[in-house]
Amino acid sequence: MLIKLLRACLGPYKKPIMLLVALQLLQTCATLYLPSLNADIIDNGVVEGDTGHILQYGGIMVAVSIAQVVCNTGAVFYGARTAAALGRDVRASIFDRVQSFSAREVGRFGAPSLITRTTNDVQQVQMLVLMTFTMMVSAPIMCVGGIIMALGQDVPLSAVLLAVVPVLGIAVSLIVRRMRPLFRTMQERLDTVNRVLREQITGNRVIRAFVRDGYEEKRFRGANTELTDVALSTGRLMALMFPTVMTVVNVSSIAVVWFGAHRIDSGGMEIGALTAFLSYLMQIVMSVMMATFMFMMVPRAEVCAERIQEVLETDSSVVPPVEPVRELRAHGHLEVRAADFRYPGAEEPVLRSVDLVARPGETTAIIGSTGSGKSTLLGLVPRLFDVTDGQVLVDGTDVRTLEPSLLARTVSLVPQKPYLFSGTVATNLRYGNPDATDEELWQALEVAQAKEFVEELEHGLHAPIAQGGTNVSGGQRQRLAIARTLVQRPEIYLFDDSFSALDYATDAALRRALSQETAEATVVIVAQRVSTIRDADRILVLDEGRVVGSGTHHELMDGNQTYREIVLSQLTEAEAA
Ligand SMILES: Nc1ncnc2c1ncn2[C@@H]1O[C@H](COP(=O)(O)OP(=O)(O)OP(=O)(O)O)[C@@H](O)[C@H]1O
Repeated sequence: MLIKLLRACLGPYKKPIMLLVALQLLQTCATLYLPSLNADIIDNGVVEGDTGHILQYGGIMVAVSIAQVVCNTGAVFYGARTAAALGRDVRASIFDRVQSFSAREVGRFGAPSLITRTTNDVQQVQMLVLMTFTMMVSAPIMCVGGIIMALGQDVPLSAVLLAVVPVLGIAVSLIVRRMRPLFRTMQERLDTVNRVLREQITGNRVIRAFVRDGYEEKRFRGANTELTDVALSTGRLMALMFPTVMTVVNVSSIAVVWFGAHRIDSGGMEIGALTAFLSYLMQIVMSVMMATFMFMMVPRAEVCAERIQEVLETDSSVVPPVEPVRELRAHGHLEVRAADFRYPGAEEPVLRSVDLVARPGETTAIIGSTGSGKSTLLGLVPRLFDVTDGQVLVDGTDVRTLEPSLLARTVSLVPQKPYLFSGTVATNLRYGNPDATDEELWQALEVAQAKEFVEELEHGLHAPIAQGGTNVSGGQRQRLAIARTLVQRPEIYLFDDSFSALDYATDAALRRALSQETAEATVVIVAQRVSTIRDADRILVLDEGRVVGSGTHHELMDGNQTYREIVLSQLTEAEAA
C-alpha cells in the first residue's frame, strides 16, 4: 500500500528526486573519501614529518568537506520540498474524494477518522518520505561503500564487519517486527481520542444539561490512557533499539582497536589505516542506524498509507453519470416512481414503492409519524442517496443521469438540521448564489421572516456567524437556511421540517410570504405540524415507508384513518374541519 501510494504521488516529482539522489550520491562519496585522506595525512605526512604533504592533502580535505556540505544542503532542500509537495497532493486527493462521498461513505468512515486520515496519517507518510530523501538514500551507499573502503584499508581486520552487520540487522528486525502491530493500534486509538473529543465538544451543552461532566471526563481519560499505553509500548521498544545498536558499536570498536593494535605491532598495518578503519566502521554503523530509524518509521507510515488508500479507493455510492443530461426541457416537475430505499446493512427497506408527483405552482406536503421515512424520501431528490429500486425524475429525467451541478441548481433542500458555515450572514446567504445583490438578500430575509432579527444585529448582513451557526438560535438558524435557499432560486424547493422551531405566528407568516415568493415553483414540505400543511394542494401520508393516503386535507379527513389520527392528535374536530 505504501509503495502504491508513493508511486502514484511521487510520479510528478521525478526530476527533483533524480537531482536529490545525485546530490546524496555525491555527498556520500565525499563522506567516504574523507577518512582515506585523513589516513594518508597521518601515514605519509605526520609519521614522515612531511609538512608539504599535510598541507596539500589538508587542502583537498577542506575542498571535499565543502563539496559534501553543499551537496548535503541541496539534497535536504529538494527532499523537504518534494515531501511537502507530496503531503499537499495527498491531502488534496483525500479532500476531493471525500467531497464526492455520499452520506453513506461519510457515515462508514466517520468524520473524526476522515480528519485523522487527512492530517496525521498524511503527516506520517510525509515524514517518512522526508527521512528517506534526507537519510535513507545515502544509507545503503554509505554501508556498501564503507565496507569496500574498510576492505581497502585492511582485509583481515574487515572480518570484524562479518559479525557486526548481521548481528545489528537481526537485532533491529526483531524489534521492528514487534512494533508493526502497535503502530496500527496507535492510529486507531488516535481516531478514538478524536471521536470522543469531537463528540464532547459538539455535545457540550447536552453534557452540561445532564451533568455528565464526570462520566465524559472518565470516557476521555480512558481513550487517552489507551493511546498513551500503546505509545509507551512503542517507546519502550524504541528505547531498546538504541542501546542494542550502541552496544554492538562499542564492542566492535574495542575489537577493531584490539586486533588493529596487534596488526600494527606485527607491521601488517599502519596507524593511519587503523584510524580510517575506525571511521569506516562508524559510517557503516551509522548507515545501519539510519536504516533502523527508517525501519521504525516504515511500519507506522505503512499503516497510515493503508488508511489513506482505503479512502482513496472508496467510490461514492452516488455515482455521477457517465453521459450526463445537461439541459432540462420542462421546469420544476418532480416525480418519484415506485421508489424503494434500504439503508446499507439494514434488514428492512425504509421506503417501499413510494409514488409522488409535485408540479410547479403547487405545494405538496408529506406527513407521517416519526421514522416513517419522510427525510429519506426528500434526500432521494438531490441524491443524498440513490433509490435501491424505482426512479426519481426531475422534468422527466432520472436524477441519476442529470449533471450534478444542474441537479443542484434545480433542486434545493432545506435540511431538518440546517447547517451554517463560519463567516457572515451574507456569505451564508450567498452560498448557492454568489452573485446575489444585497437587495436580493434582504428580500429573501423578509420572506423567511428573518429580516427583523438580522437588522437588529450590530453588523446586519455582515454580522459574524460561528461554525455550524451556533451563535444564533435554532429558529433563527432555520430561517437563515430558508433565506439561503430562497437566494438560490431553485425550481424545486424541499423543506424538511424546516418550520419546526418557529412559533405558530411566525410559521404562518412565513408560509404566507413563501407562497407568494414561490408561486411559480414546486414546493414539497415535510412537517409534523398539521397547521403547517393543511392548506397544501396535495398531502401525502407516509406510514412505515409506504404511502397510505394522498389528497387534500378535507379529502383525507373524510377517507384516511391514519391522517385523521394524526390531525386529531393535534387539533379538535372543529379546528380540523
Ligand atoms: N443513516 C441511516 N442508517 C440507517 N437507518 C437510518 C438512517 N437514517 C435513518 N434511518 C432509519 O430510517 C427510518 C426513516 O428515517 P427518516 O429520517 O427518513 O424518518 P422521518 O420520517 O424523517 O423521521 P422524523 O419525522 O423523526 O424526522 C428510521 O427508522 C430510521 O431509523
